[in-house]
Amino acid sequence: MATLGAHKKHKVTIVGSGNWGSTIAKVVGENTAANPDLFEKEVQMWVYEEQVEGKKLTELINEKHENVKYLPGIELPHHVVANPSIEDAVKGSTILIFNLPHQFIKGLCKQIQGVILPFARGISCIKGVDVRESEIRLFSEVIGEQLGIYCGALSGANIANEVAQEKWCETTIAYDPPPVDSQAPTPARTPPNRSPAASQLDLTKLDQHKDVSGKPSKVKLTPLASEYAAIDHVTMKILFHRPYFHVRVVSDVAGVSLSGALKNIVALAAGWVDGLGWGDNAKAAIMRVGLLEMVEFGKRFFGKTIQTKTFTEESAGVADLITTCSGGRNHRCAKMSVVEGKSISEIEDRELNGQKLQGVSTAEEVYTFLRSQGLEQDFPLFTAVYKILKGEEKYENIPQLIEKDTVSTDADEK
Ligand SMILES: NC(=O)c1ccc[n+]([C@@H]2O[C@H](COP(=O)([O-])OP(=O)(O)OC[C@H]3O[C@@H](n4cnc5c(N)ncnc54)[C@H](O)[C@@H]3O)[C@@H](O)[C@H]2O)c1
Ligand SMILES: O=P(O)(O)OC[C@H](O)CO
Repeated sequence: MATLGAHKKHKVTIVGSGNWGSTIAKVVGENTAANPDLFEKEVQMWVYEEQVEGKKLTELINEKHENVKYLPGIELPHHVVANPSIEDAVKGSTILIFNLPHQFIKGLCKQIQGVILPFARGISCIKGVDVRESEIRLFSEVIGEQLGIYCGALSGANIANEVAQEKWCETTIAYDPPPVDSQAPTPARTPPNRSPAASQLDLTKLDQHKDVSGKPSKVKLTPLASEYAAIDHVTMKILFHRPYFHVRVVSDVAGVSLSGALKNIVALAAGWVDGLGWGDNAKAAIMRVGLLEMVEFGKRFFGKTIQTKTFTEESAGVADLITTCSGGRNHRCAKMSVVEGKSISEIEDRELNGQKLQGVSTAEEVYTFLRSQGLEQDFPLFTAVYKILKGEEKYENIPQLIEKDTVSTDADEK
């Protein structure tokens, strides 16, 4: 393996190759090529193998440098290599980027337990939550626990096709690993769009080492781990930031992960009111109530570490809510289901060519969790979405279902 001074280069693997997985492979592949001192140029992309037009999808991607099924019309960097073997794709990688529909992640992690480098770091681009009745976990936590590694999260107002076409947008990376006990010096690196002086300042500011529960902790690196430069906020920014994909790095992993998951529930309701032809004011009302429920859900169940400002100030929060309720797949399929009088799953099968909606399963999972806590009534929009999906309520009744109180009191306003 090639080295930078005393440091080996980081090897990057993308676990997943759908619409967003392939887009992130493009983004990351461009950056590994642009930063040869820090990263190996080749990026492995694990692909769930399937036949497309009589050929293996991996062969098509490697021949055409295009994911013809999930991201057609976009050229991928030629050093992004599609690999049908998950074990082979992750071998020796120091940075693992998880990017697949949330229902598949646990099975995948099982397959690579003990195969990955023990000191690898993960980033979850997955928008969803893992619910087992009364227990709810972020996918960054699921991945971290199953694989015994630290995992952060990336989420934002990022409709994949727009990012792939290099239309400018922002994203948020949440990354807050425990401190690393390493004697090895980290080579000076300048994050994109920053002067070296600014990067020094930011490094000091961002270098707060707490685990997800907020407790400071220390991790002892194996000798092998110390051969690599630290994977910190700057490394993350260099790996993901592009002129058309602007990255902000924060430490609120729960806020970033949760907002990405919960906005998909709100998008279904926004699609329904659009399908009913109720106009922009109605959709704005859905988004207002949705945002409040997202923040409340975060504070109630992930309160220790979550920051309200992640929902209101970051791309992962309000910006993603807005874009999803305008141009996302959940919104589009929900709207079509009203217009055509068909179920969302029928529309999904017909319209998405194998891509997967996340809002329907997330609505069911979140409702299951809320019911286990006896708190359905505190989240009327999330509950209404679930009941409408189950046929227990009608979308025409959304205004009544989400109306909590009509008169705000002085106490409410304080
Ligand atoms: N597409 C977007 O615009 C977008 C943007 C931001 C975030 N996201 C999030 O990114 C995550 C991944 O979404 P996506 O758009 O890349 O996927 P997608 O909707 O395109 O899903 C299809 C993917 O699932 C894979 N798949 C199908 N069956 C499988 C199985 N049994 N096991 C494993 N994989 C299987 C397919 O090979 C394909 O890669 C989701 O959580 C999504 O919410 C999507
Ligand atoms: O197409 P959706 O509804 O899965 O949303 C896509 C992205 O999450 C938008 O940021």
